[in-house]
Amino acid sequence: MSTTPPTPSDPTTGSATLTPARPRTLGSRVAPTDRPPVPASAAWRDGDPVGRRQFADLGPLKLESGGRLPAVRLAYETWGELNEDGTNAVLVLHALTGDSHVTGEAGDGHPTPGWWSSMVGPGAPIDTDRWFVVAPNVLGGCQGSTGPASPGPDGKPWGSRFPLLTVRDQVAAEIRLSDLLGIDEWALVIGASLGGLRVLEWAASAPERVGSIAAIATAAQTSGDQIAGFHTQLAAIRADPRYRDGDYYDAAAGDGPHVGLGLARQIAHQTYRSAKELDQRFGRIPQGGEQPLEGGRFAVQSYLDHHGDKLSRRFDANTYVVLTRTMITHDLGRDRGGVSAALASVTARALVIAVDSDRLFPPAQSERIAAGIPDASLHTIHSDYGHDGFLIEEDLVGAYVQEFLEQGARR
Ligand SMILES: CC(=O)SCCNC(=O)CCNC(=O)[C@H](O)C(C)(C)COP(=O)(O)OP(=O)(O)OC[C@H]1O[C@@H](n2cnc3c(N)ncnc32)[C@H](O)[C@@H]1OP(=O)(O)O
Ligand SMILES: N[C@@H](CCO)C(=O)O
Repeated sequence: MSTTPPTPSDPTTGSATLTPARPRTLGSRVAPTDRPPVPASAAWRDGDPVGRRQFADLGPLKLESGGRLPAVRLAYETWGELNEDGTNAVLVLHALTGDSHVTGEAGDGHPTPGWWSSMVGPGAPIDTDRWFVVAPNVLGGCQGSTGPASPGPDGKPWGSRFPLLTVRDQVAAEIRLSDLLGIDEWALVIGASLGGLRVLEWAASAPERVGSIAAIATAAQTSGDQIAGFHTQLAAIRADPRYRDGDYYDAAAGDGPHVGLGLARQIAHQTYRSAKELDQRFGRIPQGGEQPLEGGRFAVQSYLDHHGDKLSRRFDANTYVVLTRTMITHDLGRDRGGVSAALASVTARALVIAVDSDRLFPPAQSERIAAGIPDASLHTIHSDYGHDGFLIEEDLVGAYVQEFLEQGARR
């Protein structure tokens, strides 16, 4: 175990301070947007904001719950070139509200930044001059993959009829995508949070197809505390009368369940950041000119309002529910003799990364993963940003990933 990154950007500590990753607007009021709240119709189903997604039609899929999806499609993006012997493929798996757009690098005239832009690209820790990188939108998602907003067998959106998915189903679809792309073995499968759940599931479901894994801020089995937090988020969405039990796609624009989804995001976002950060960054500062004693908000309230509102404009509530339920049911040990046996069966070389201030996926869960996988190394990053550290501390995460990839190449 180490707490010092191999190629630290901060050679003195290798740790983050509360210096913002990007300019903050602490204390400022957010300008109202002219975009309406998430439309009830599924705008997220169509179009391609970055103009470079590809789509794989993977046929029917039998689900772990006993259900069946008659037609599965995954949206995905790729960067770099697959080498002749197919040994340089890296699979990047996004978290709950991410998508296939990991990085803007593509040389395709669409330099839209992605959610892990400093991690993936030419010269980046996952160097696309060397590695062929594939990133699918998860099954159940709302960014081009089959999900509850997709047409069901009768051509109407699935809505409430969408079957229960598990992380295992999501990985089964990703295995099909690998078949289609002609990738027999991934040099690396990497992801954080919900992406990390799938990383572990990949290593247990298809060990012969995974050379190494990087599981970041994640767990082999979600805990009672996590299930409780996820439950309240689902309750917030379901309590929104505009959710209509999941059948809201025909409602007029602006009449979708944006209030419930925004509230779920607020509950979640508090778990994505540390108490220390929220206290030091916002403390008891009032928002702009608002007076809390006159019913106004503190800045931290405004901050959560903003994140809730922002997600509700870009994400589908049903997908949020479907994916959250996959986290609730996640158990690597199910039907495998328990978590310890499942972890012991992993043959991939494993890099496990925790964030020390993560209150959603606490470091103890990473320690359990690393202790259980035969060939694993654990690194705990010091960051005050909490769970979102995996997104914000790209230098620290990237240094470990780069070193891990180089070690593998030297073997
Ligand atoms: C793999 C994946 O997970 S992909 C999904 C990742 N993306 C997301 O989760 C989207 C939500 N965004 C985030 O969670 C974060 O922005 C991160 C993790 C991506 C980056 O974190 P940071 O750079 O620390 O951003 P931070 O948490 O400060 O949020 C910044 C936003 O809060 C707003 N904000 C800050 N203070 C306030 C305030 N007092 N009142 C209202 N809004 C505020 C900023 O204006 C900024 O708005 P913008 O994002 O619309 O430009
Ligand atoms: N901000 C991340 C946190 C969940 O891991 C997301 O929304 O996907």
